[in-house]
Amino acid sequence: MTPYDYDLIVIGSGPGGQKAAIAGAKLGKRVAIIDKQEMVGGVCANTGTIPSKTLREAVMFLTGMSQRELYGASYRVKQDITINDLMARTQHVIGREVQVVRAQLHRNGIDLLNGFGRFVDEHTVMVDGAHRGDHTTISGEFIVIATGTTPARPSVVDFDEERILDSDEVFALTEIPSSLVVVGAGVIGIEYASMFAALGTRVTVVEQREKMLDFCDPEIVESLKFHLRDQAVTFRFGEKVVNVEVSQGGTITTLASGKRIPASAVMYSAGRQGTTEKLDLAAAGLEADNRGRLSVDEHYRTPVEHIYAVGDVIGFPALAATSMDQGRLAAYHAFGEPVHDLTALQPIGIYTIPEISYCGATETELTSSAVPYEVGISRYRELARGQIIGDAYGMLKLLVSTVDRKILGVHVFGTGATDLVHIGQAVMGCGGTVDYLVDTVFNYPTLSEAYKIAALDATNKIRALDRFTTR
Ligand SMILES: Cc1cc2nc3c(=O)[nH]c(=O)nc-3n(C[C@H](O)[C@H](O)[C@H](O)COP(=O)(O)OP(=O)(O)OC[C@H]3O[C@@H](n4cnc5c(N)ncnc54)[C@H](O)[C@@H]3O)c2cc1C
Ligand SMILES: NC(=O)c1ccc[n+]([C@@H]2O[C@H](COP(=O)([O-])OP(=O)(O)OC[C@H]3O[C@@H](n4cnc5c(N)ncnc54)[C@H](O)[C@@H]3O)[C@@H](O)[C@H]2O)c1
Repeated sequence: MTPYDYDLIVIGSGPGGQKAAIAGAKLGKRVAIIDKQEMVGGVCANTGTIPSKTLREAVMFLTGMSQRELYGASYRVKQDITINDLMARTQHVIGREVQVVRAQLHRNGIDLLNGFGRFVDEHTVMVDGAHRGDHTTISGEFIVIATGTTPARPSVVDFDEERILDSDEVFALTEIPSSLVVVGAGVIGIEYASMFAALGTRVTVVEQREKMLDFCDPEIVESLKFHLRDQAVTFRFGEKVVNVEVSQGGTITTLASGKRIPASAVMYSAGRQGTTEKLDLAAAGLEADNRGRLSVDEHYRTPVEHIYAVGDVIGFPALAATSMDQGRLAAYHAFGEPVHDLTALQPIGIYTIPEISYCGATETELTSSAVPYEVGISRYRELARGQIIGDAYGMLKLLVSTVDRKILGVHVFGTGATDLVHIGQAVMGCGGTVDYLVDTVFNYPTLSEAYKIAALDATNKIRALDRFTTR
């Protein structure tokens, strides 16, 4: 027994916090997890990943988007889609997800304390409940901070949750805006821009950088921009929003260049800030950087060694996918359980319409580090499954080493991209070569067959190169 109330206290119940708590409980430890009643499941379940992906699914289904290649441009499942149609599905899925989280915590014997945690000292956390004067103080041998992020809001802008929103407030919309300015072309901005464009909203995206999603394959980003422009999205790159006013009919967004954009609503998706401001970090001997983020070592330990931090609060890559594993690894490390580091091959999935996913290197990275490679491409329109589902634009691209024929990167655009990428990830993770994909029989007709076609394309190009060089 230790002198502490708990072996592990976790602050925040998003993906990172949940997995840290469950990993601790599986090791037989006494664990408490703290979050506000209405936020159990974190940003992920309540305002971020799950609601946005469910909204996307509702948009795809009700607009009939994915069926128009087959039934014509005017095909719709429902003519007048309302915000209630979209929100009904979203609320249902959020409710179910939160139940799953609660049940998992409960059956693992984890105490869920409803309230807001803050440090009293480096082993003690005060939980402020929903009501005034409702406080509990608990102590823990180890503490995991998994408090995530909140949208960054410029102080000069008057957010009113109605016409000027941040990306967490999309679900408070009372109607689908006829026009929308999206400030910031990061992942959140572009995902929502593509959903509203599919609903028929005239979207203008303003981004201060010259490019968007510059960590992705440039060819795929070009394809996405082409699709979005086709859905009446206007891009303003290299432009900065300096002011937003509410006018009688809606909003006016003013750019540094002097342009003024009228729209029914404005959504800010211009980055996020670590939720550490009210944690009283100083009482635990910790401090955050200017974006509210905490620094950690390779074991997710903060400079105060029994306090760990995981998930979005430690910054990049800030994904639900990676946060979960960070939480698990932090708890295992705290209790001396052997762990394997996360593999360097982390997938990226962007749920735009159409979706994007990749794993491994990009062409830009290989070129700048002078790694010779060949590209193999498969287009969905040449796959039987692509024809059957009516996806005429999808593509899968393999980057193959011309030295040892290993797969160096896989980039997918179109239906099922975020699932398909994992075949490439597995082959790369096992050190596989392009020949494995050439010699593998895939189910037919499937989208997975794209791997074989792309692998054949790459090997044909490599053979052509060999022919020229050996003659
Ligand atoms: C719109 C949107 C879409 C996204 N889509 C994807 C996606 O498709 N795929 C993907 O992998 N990732 C996606 N993400 C990112 C993903 O949601 C985050 O990476 C993930 O939620 C981070 O998990 P976390 O453990 O850091 O905690 P979070 O989910 O950020 O939750 C933190 C929790 O801590 C609580 N908290 C904060 N301070 C305290 C305190 N002092 N006391 C008690 N509790 C506190 C909060 O109430 C919150 O519940 C998306 C994010 C957004 C915003
Ligand atoms: N599918 C996914 O995996 C997924 C989906 C959504 C979010 N996320 C995660 O959430 C995190 C936050 O995403 P985000 O999109 O908010 O942040 P971000 O920081 O990636 O993007 C914000 C963008 O806004 C621009 N910007 C800032 N101020 C501006 C201004 N005044 N005018 C014009 N442009 C401006 C910035 O240049 C930047 O490109 C990401 O790190 C991402 O990992 C992941």
